[in-house]
Amino acid sequence: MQAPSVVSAKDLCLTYQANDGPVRALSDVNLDVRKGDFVSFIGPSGCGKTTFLRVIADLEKSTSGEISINGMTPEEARKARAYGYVFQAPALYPWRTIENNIALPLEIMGYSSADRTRRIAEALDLVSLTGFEKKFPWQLSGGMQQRASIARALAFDADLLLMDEPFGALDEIVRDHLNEELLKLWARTNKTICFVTHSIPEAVYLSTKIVVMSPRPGRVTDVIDSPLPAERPLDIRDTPEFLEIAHRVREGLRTGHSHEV
Ligand SMILES: Nc1ncnc2c1ncn2[C@@H]1O[C@H](COP(=O)(O)OP(=O)(O)OP(=O)(O)O)[C@@H](O)[C@H]1O
Repeated sequence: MQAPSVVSAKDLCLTYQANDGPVRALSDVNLDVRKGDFVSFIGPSGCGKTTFLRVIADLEKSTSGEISINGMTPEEARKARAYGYVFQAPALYPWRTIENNIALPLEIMGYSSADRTRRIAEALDLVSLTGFEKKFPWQLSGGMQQRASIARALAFDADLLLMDEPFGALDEIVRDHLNEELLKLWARTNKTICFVTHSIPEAVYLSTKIVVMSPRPGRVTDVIDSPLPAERPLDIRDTPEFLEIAHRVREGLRTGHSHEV
C-alpha cells in the first residue's frame, strides 16, 4: 500500500508580476510527495525550486493548477502548522540566545513555558546541540548555526520539513557531516522532507526521490526513485549504484538545458 500523500501538485503554474513584465517561474508542475519521503529538488539557478517550496508554505500563491498539503490548501496547512521551514541562511536573531531563538515561534504559537522548555530540549537533542542553549548565534560555527535553525523548524514537531539549500554555504566536510546527521534525524523522526540543493551528490546521498527541474519556467524533467538502501554510510557515494543515479540526474539536468532558448 502506498504511503499517504503529503504534497500533491497538479499542473501547477506560477507567474510573478515583476516591474518589467511577467516572469514564468513554474510551468505545469505535477508531483506527488508521500509520507516519509525525502525529496530533493535539483535544477539550475532560477528554475523555481524556492518558488515551489514557497507555494507549499503559502508564501506565494500559484497562478493556476492545484496543490494540496495533507489534503489541505496551503493556507489551511499553514494555519495547522503543517510544516517547518529552514532557510538558505540560518536567519537566527543575533540578540537572542539559541534557546530563545528556538522559543520564538513557540511563543508566537502560544505554547506554555513548560511546553516550550521541553520542546527546545528535544529539538536541540535531535541536532546534537544540547549544552549550547545559552550561547548566542555568533558564538557558534556556521554549521552549528544551521543546526540551530533546523532545531527551530523541528521544535513544533510538524511532519513536513521544507529545507531550502540549508547547507549551501558550508564547507564540504561540515556539509558531509550534516548530511549524515540529517539522514539519521529523518530516520528517527519519520518526517517528510522537501530539500532544495544544487549539489548532485547531496541530492543522491539524501533522497528517496530526486526531482530534476529545467531552467525557467521550472518544469519537472525527471523524477528518480532511489534504489539505495535506507542505511547510507558516506562511502556509498563511491558505489556503482550511487554513480549510476548521479549520472541520470546529470543527464536530466542536461536535457533540461537543451530546451533553453
Ligand atoms: N518576487 C518575485 N518577483 C519576480 N520574479 C521573481 C520573484 N521571486 C523569484 N522570481 C524569479 O522567478 C524565478 C524562480 O526563482 P526561484 O528563487 O524560485 O529559483 P531557484 O530555482 O530557487 O533559484 P536558486 O537556485 O538560484 O535559489 C527566477 O527567475 C527569479 O528571478
